[in-house]
Amino acid sequence: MEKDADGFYTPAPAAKEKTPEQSVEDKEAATDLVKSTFEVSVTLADQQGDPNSPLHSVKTFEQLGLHADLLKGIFAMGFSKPSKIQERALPLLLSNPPQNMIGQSQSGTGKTAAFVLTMLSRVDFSKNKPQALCLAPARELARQIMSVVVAMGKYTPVQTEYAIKDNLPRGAAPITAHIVVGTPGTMTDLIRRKVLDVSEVKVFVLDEADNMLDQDGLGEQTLRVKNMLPRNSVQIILFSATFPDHVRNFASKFAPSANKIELKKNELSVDNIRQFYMDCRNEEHKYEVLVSLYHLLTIGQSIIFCQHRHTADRISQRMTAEGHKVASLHGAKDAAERDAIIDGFREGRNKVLITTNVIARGIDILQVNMVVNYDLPFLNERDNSANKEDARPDIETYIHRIGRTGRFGRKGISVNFVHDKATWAQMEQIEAATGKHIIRIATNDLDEMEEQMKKALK
Ligand SMILES: Nc1ncnc2c1ncn2[C@@H]1O[C@H](COP(=O)(O)OP(=O)(O)OP(=O)(O)O)[C@@H](O)[C@H]1O
Repeated sequence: MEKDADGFYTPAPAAKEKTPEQSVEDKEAATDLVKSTFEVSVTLADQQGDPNSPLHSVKTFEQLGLHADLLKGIFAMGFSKPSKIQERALPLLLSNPPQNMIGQSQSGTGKTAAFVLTMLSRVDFSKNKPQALCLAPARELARQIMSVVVAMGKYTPVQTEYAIKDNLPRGAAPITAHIVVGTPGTMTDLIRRKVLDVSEVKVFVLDEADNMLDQDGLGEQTLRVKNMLPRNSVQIILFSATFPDHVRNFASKFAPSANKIELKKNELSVDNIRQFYMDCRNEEHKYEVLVSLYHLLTIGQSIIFCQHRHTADRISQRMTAEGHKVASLHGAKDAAERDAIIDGFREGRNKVLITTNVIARGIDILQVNMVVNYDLPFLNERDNSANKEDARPDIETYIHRIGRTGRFGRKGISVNFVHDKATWAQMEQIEAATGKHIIRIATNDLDEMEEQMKKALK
C-alpha cells in the first residue's frame, strides 16, 4: 500500500461561462491540483510484479510511449500531467499483452481519460470495423464520454458511433466506426440486429462499472453484451468511484485476472467537497427552503437531486411558475429533449438543474459548485418504503451525486435536506459509511449559509 499526502486541493476559478481557451487554461492550472490525498492500493494480476516499481507509474504523458497524434490531443485538451489514477492505471492499461483492469478512484479525478486513451491507442485505424466498445448507464454520460473520445482523438483518424436510443434508424447500415459508446440496451439491440459487428472488438469498457454490473440494475444487460463479444481476446476495463462489496466478486469474474486499483473505504469522497445539511420541518418546508436558496444556487451552477421524476417535475414547475429559472431532467423525457436540457445546462444557459439519479454519475460540469440532495438517495425502492424508517440510504449514489461538484480539485458544497426521523437516520448512516462529517446549517439563517458557502468555496 502506498501513501500520498501531497497537500490539499486549491480553489477553482470563479464559475462563469468560459471560452474554450479559458477552459484549457483552467485545466492546465488544475493539473497540479490533483495531487491526491487519498490512498490507493494496487494489486497486480501478476503477483511477481512490484506495484511500486517506477514502471507501474508514470509522471508524464510522454513516458507512456503514445502515438504523437494522441499526445497532441491530450495537450490540446489542456492536460499537462497525468492525475494520480492516470499515473497508476495507464501503464497497466497500455502494457502488452493487454490485461484487464478494475480501477477505482474518486469522482472527478480523471478516470475517463484513462480508458479513452486506452481505446484510442489500441484501435487499428486502417480497419473500418468496431474495435472498442464503451458502456455507460445513461445517454448523457455516453455523450460526454464520446466528447472526450472526439477531443482526445482530434488528431487521429478515429471514427465513432453512438449506441444510444434514437441514434440509428431501423435498417441502418453496419457500423464501420472504430469506437462505439452507448448504453447497454441499445448496444445489445445493435449487435442482435447485426448493425454492430463485434468480431474485431478488442477493448470493452464499463464506466460506472459497479452500477453497470449490479444485478438489481443493468447487470443482466451488460452481461448480455459481454457474452456476445469474442472470447478471451478482449481487454475488459472496469472503472468507478465506488465498488461496493456485493459487486466486487462479480466484477472479478467479469474481468478475470484483472489488475486492481482500489480506494480505502474512508477515502471514497474527496475532501474538497464540504458537506452540509438543513433540518427541514416537513416536505413542504423542503420546498420553501429550496426556494429561499435560489439566489445561492445561481451564484455558480447547481444540481438538485430528487428520488422521483414526479418530484423533479413538480418542484421545477412550481419554481418556474413563481418566476425562477430552472430546468428539469429525468429518464421519462424523450431523447431529444434530454439532450437539449443537458446541453443547455452544460453551456450555462440554465444555472439550476432539478433531476433524478439519471445524472448522479459521471457528469462532468466544472462550473457546478453546489449539489442539493432534496431527497436523500435510498434503496428499497421496490417496496416503496420512501418514508419508512427502514429505507436504507444508497451510499454509493450519495457519493456519486455529491461528486458532481468539486471536479478535478475544485471546491464544491453539498446540502442535504432532512425532514424526519427516517431521513435523519439515513444521513447518519451516510456519515458513518463515508467517514465524513456533515455540518448543520440553520434553515432560517441564509446569511450563515452564504457565509459557509463562501468559506467552503474560497
Ligand atoms: N490530466 C489531467 N489534467 C487536467 N485535467 C484533467 C486531467 N484528467 C482529467 N481532467 C479533467 O478532470 C475532470 C474530471 O475527469 P473525469 O470526468 O474523467 O472524472 P472521473 O474520475 O471519471 O469522475 P466520475 O467518477 O465522477 O465519473 C474533467 O473535466 C477532465 O477533463
